[in-house]
Amino acid sequence: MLVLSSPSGAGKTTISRRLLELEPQLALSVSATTRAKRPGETAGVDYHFVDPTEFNLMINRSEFLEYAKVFDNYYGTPKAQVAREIARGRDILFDIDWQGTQQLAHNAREDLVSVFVLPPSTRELERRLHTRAQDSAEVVAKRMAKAADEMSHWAEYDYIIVNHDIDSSVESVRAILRAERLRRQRQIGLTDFVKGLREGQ
Ligand SMILES: Nc1nc2c(ncn2[C@@H]2O[C@H](COP(=O)(O)OP(=O)(O)O)[C@@H](O)[C@H]2O)c(=O)[nH]1
Ligand SMILES: Nc1ncnc2c1ncn2[C@@H]1O[C@H](COP(=O)(O)OP(=O)(O)O)[C@@H](O)[C@H]1O
Repeated sequence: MLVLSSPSGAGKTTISRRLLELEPQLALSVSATTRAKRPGETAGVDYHFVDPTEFNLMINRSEFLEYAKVFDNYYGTPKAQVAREIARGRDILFDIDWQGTQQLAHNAREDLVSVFVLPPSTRELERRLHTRAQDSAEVVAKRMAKAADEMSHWAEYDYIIVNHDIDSSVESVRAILRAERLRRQRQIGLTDFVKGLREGQ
């Protein structure tokens, strides 16, 4: 389970989309949210857009692996898709905030790799939020005001990437993914493989 978090506008969605194109063994966990769809977003691909009543029903039916309130909306990770991807042997990418990351770490620390994406500067963060041009001035101001709060959680993450250049940030996440896949405990069947080698096979 690979988690990418960042203050809004630092670039995690852009990094995630590129990663998914380049890494066929990686699947995105599609969250449910009560926030409105942005231009360019597709329902069921970027998010499952649901109303607050439906979100509450999902909570009551225990359908979430984790959920949290971020800004003025609710966001949650549906369990079913994650279970399906794990059963297929794929890795899963989560674009979730620090609250969700803490909940996943609490339940499955060994299976979790977390990456926090920082902007190169506050000015650049604000510029990116404006150039994305998909939120109202009021929403941008709210997201800027929350950025310092969100960034205070950087030290809870395994890896930190300062997103200067998009290509090198994507390559950095790919390097993390590659190294983490090589970890001894993640290589299934290794004990038998080495046993065979020692027996001369
Ligand atoms: N805990 C949690 N956070 C989520 C989930 N989905 C999205 N988020 C976070 O909610 C925040 C707002 O997301 P969004 O409205 O798409 O704006 P963005 O940060 O500009 O991409 C981001 O920090 C996301 O990482 C989820 O399922 N659970
Ligand atoms: N390294 C980068 N350099 C310049 N612009 C970037 C970079 N990474 C992302 N952006 C731009 O910044 C804006 C916010 O990025 P986005 O991926 O939506 O952020 P987040 O998902 O963290 O809120 C988008 O317009 C995106 O194209």
